[in-house]
Amino acid sequence: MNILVTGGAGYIGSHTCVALLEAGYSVIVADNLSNSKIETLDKVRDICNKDITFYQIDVTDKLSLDKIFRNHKIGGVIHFAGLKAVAESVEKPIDYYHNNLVSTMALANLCQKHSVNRFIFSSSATVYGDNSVPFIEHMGLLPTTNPYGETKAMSERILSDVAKSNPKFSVVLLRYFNPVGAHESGFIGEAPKGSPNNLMPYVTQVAKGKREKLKVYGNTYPTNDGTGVRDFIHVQDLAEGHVAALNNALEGTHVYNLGTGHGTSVLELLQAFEKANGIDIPYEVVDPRPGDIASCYADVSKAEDELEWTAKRDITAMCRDAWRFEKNYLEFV
Ligand SMILES: NC(=O)c1ccc[n+]([C@@H]2O[C@H](COP(=O)([O-])OP(=O)(O)OC[C@H]3O[C@@H](n4cnc5c(N)ncnc54)[C@H](O)[C@@H]3O)[C@@H](O)[C@H]2O)c1
Ligand SMILES: O=c1ccn([C@@H]2O[C@H](COP(=O)(O)OP(=O)(O)O[C@H]3O[C@H](CO)[C@H](O)[C@H](O)[C@H]3O)[C@@H](O)[C@H]2O)c(=O)[nH]1
Repeated sequence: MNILVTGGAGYIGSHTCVALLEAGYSVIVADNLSNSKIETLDKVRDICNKDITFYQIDVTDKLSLDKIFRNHKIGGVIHFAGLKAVAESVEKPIDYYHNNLVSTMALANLCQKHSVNRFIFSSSATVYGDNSVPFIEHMGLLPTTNPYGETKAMSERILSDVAKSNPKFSVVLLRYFNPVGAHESGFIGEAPKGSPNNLMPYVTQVAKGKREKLKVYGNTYPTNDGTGVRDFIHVQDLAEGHVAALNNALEGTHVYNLGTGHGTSVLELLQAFEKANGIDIPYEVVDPRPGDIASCYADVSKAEDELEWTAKRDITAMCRDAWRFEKNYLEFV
């Protein structure tokens, strides 16, 4: 079965392409390469020793997208393509609403037109806002603090409404917690442009000597050591969650948390990284980052029960694999 993967050259998308190919699916990637490189797809081909069909298109461009649906019999869509930098979304809200919403609507519309009934969407734990932990799927969603988060909440509602209008349509909304790490081969991983916004790529760049030290954003949160707590999940586990979602997609809208169910603080992650890789990471504590919450981790029982999926890789594997990728395969700039 052909799966259309939008944003398949990106961080999570490329790992999901590997998981799909390994599970026997054929993969068609649509990506405009705005935040990724075409070479990543060659690495995916090398890891799996299988081919991928690639279209360099913008998924807000419905005409180009329609050609893909006409050229191939598509069995399902996994929609990763989107802009994801929280701070940038505050500066450029229109870009974020346009890119992330128009793409979702164009794809959903073409799915209806071409009778493609499986749609998996990359949502985020950010839709829970500052709820009490652990976050569980049936919680009422709280407003997010930025346009990026709003595009995720709005996309969830748009897709749920499409599923209500078409009883054959299956929508799976996957709420990711904090994806980190890289493929164990070291061939693909997270390669942010410019200074990383997220914790793990910043840590690996400090380890490499690209950055002087980590800034830890606040140590007075109501957590075990005062630093922020997150549910870090290995990107390969996350990728496998998409295959499980595809295999188990039922009609209607279904929401799942993809996390490990465990919270790890910023300092605990640093210590785990130092231990796993034998490298000291200098850091200083600075003011909290605006918009950050103290704790964010998942209740994962629904995904475990209904998708028969569970995250298998621990924090040591996440740190080891993230470093292997940074050390071996990224340019020193
Ligand atoms: N990484 C995270 O921490 C995280 C957490 C929660 C949700 N998500 C969501 O998961 C998805 C994938 O995230 P990622 O970390 O792999 O990001 P990424 O930037 O590495 O990948 C996104 C890919 O989409 C492409 N893209 C962006 N806009 C496009 C457009 N209009 N047309 C075609 N291609 C386009 C980019 O070139 C890139 O290859 C995003 O929707 C993101 O919001 C990510
Ligand atoms: O240089 C840094 C970067 C981060 N942090 C801290 O590390 C933790 C994790 O921060 P990230 O930026 O890695 O991740 P966030 O939890 O802030 O956000 C991520 O997960 C969210 C869902 O939980 C959204 O999906 C969002 O888009 C995605 O970037 C936070 O406590 C943050 O304050 C630092 O101390 N220093």
